[in-house]
Amino acid sequence: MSPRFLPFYLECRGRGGRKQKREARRAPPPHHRRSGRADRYSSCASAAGGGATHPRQRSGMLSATEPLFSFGVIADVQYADIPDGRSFLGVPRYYRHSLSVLRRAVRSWNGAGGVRFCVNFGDIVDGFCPRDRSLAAVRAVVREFDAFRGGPAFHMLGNHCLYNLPRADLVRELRMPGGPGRAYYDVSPWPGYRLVVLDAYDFSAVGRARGDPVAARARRLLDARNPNRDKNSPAGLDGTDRRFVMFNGGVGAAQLRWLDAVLRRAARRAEKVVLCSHLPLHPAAASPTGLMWNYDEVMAVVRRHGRCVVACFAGHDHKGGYAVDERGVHHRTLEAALECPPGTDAFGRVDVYPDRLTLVGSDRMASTEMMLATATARLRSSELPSSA
Ligand SMILES: Nc1ccn([C@@H]2O[C@H](COP(=O)(O)OP(=O)(O)OC[C@H](O)CO)[C@@H](O)[C@H]2O)c(=O)n1
Repeated sequence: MSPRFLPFYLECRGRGGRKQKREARRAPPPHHRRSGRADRYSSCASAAGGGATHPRQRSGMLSATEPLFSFGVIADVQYADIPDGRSFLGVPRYYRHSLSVLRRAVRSWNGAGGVRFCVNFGDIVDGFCPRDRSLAAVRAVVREFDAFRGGPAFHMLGNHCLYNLPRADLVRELRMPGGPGRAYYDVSPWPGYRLVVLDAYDFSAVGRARGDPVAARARRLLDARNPNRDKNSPAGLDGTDRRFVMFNGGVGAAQLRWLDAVLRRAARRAEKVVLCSHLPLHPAAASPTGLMWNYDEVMAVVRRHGRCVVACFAGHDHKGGYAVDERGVHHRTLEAALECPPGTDAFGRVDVYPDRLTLVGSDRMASTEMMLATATARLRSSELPSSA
């Protein structure tokens, strides 16, 4: 990253701050395939709370054919009680139907058995929702999640959430466990596993008053990196520089330090970490206009802690994507619920096995088999220099 980019972050660079050469595979690899519906497995009532074994796990034995536990995923619901419309680029958006997609997702997770929590990847309400109805829209979405019986729902902020609602109100309404006003947090939803949720708009011009010092720094960054008068436009920007648009954001210095500490602790405990962010963290897993501003700084922190991070999931780039980076970390950008024409779906269930994560997608969400590096490779990797 150029030195003029984010002096704000320099204190967090440390080792691993050098620019990395990436050789990621472009989606979709052979095992990334469209599949049948998520609920094709035999249905089984889900026990509320975190029992010790997965209902599909025979007699509590760890088996490569039986998941340890599962979690539900859905992205970019962008609900609004308004007529259907289109994105800036003309892609149809079904603002009311997206709530039905969420309802079917919850029904599917409840019916699948073993789904212990679910993750909502942000953009909960659309920016076109009238401001005075945005809180009601968020509450309507939360009500749908409340029907999930398997365990907690973990939410994150997207740009659309912040167009109409104050961050502090969103953190409260979405019951984020990081404390008042803080939209990043980590939880261990299953022994040996950790879910880390990032706030991708911590450093951003979105959702902050013009006079806010963070917004002022973000605007200076956009002025430096995006010559367009309309800072939402990536016109004229090339490659990953296209990410420098106003509807994106980044992880701030304090959050980077927090992430470093969380991953250090997770690596020490030999936990497997799933990293969740509204904005994608790998250029091969998303369009460049959807990437987090400082995805490389976040991934430098990830690399510092060996292979404790096994997968990064994101939303935002509605068509979805998938790549595996040079360290074997899976990057899966999830297809948007908002873009499902009536009667179609985009949600998934991630089955967690000792050796892999299997995303079982509903029709518009592709299924993805993500093999984890072996324990030996994980150990070796933690000995690699952070820039390897
Ligand atoms: N070229 C563009 C693109 C967008 N805008 C305006 O920016 C705002 C956000 O755009 P939107 O497409 O609604 O953002 P999403 O978060 O739903 O999707 C992100 C992309 O899929 C990332 O790849 C909105 O006001 C647009 O009109 C723009 O002005 N110029």
